[in-house]
Amino acid sequence: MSTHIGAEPGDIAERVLLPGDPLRAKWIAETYLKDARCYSTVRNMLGFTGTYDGVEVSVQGSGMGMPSASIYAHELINDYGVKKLIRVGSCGAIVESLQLRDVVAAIGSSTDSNMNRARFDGLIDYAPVADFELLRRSVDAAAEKGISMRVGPILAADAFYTDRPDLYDRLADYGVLAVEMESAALYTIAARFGAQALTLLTVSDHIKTGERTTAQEREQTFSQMVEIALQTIIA
Ligand SMILES: O=P(O)(O)O[C@H]1O[C@H](CO)[C@@H](O)[C@H]1O
Ligand SMILES: O=c1cc[nH]c(=O)[nH]1
Repeated sequence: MSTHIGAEPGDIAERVLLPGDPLRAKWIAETYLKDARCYSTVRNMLGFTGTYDGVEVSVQGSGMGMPSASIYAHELINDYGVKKLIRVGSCGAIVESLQLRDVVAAIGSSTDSNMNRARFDGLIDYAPVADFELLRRSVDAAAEKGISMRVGPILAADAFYTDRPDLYDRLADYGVLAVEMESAALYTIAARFGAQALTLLTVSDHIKTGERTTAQEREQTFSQMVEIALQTIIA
């Protein structure tokens, strides 16, 4: 096993969906994968492998925040040979034009995290971006399924709770659609180690209107996003 994933080499597919919530991983595996088996329960950060439309796919919880997600992305790519990673997460909308439950594909990810600043000695503002091929396929998959999906930039924030909501408004002025907590690290690590990565999100709460979904809904009902992600990752 790797340091944080209790799987043997070969237990994990080259194509992995990455929800932050390990119970969303369980729901995805039980709902969408054939012959799903759990390969890791380390720290209750559940991981499953099965098949979707005849193609082997894994789904691995990645936790909340960039330090946690970075560990899983790093080990999946470097210890298990994972080639394609699609995060299937929740996000807070920061623009009025998004509604609760809308699906967003993150073309690029601004961040307030210090992780990339440290990576480049504070000298470069590295721009973490989605893999173009996965992004294009996700757009095709959404269109084939008749699901409306917004493509645009997002913010990957270190903190869920902020004292500076004014900065969300400023980002919205620059076209940023929503905030979550992992995409910048996922895109950076995938680029660093030659894997393909994409972040798909469902709007779980609206920062402008205060509307929000329940924990049960965030765990078990974001099916449109998951179906786009599965169709994209097997393509
Ligand atoms: O629903 P997940 O995938 O965990 O994503 C979002 O939800 C968590 C915060 O509630 C953060 O991890 C954020 O990125
Ligand atoms: O990171 C997140 C996820 C959902 N909603 C938020 O406001 N932030």
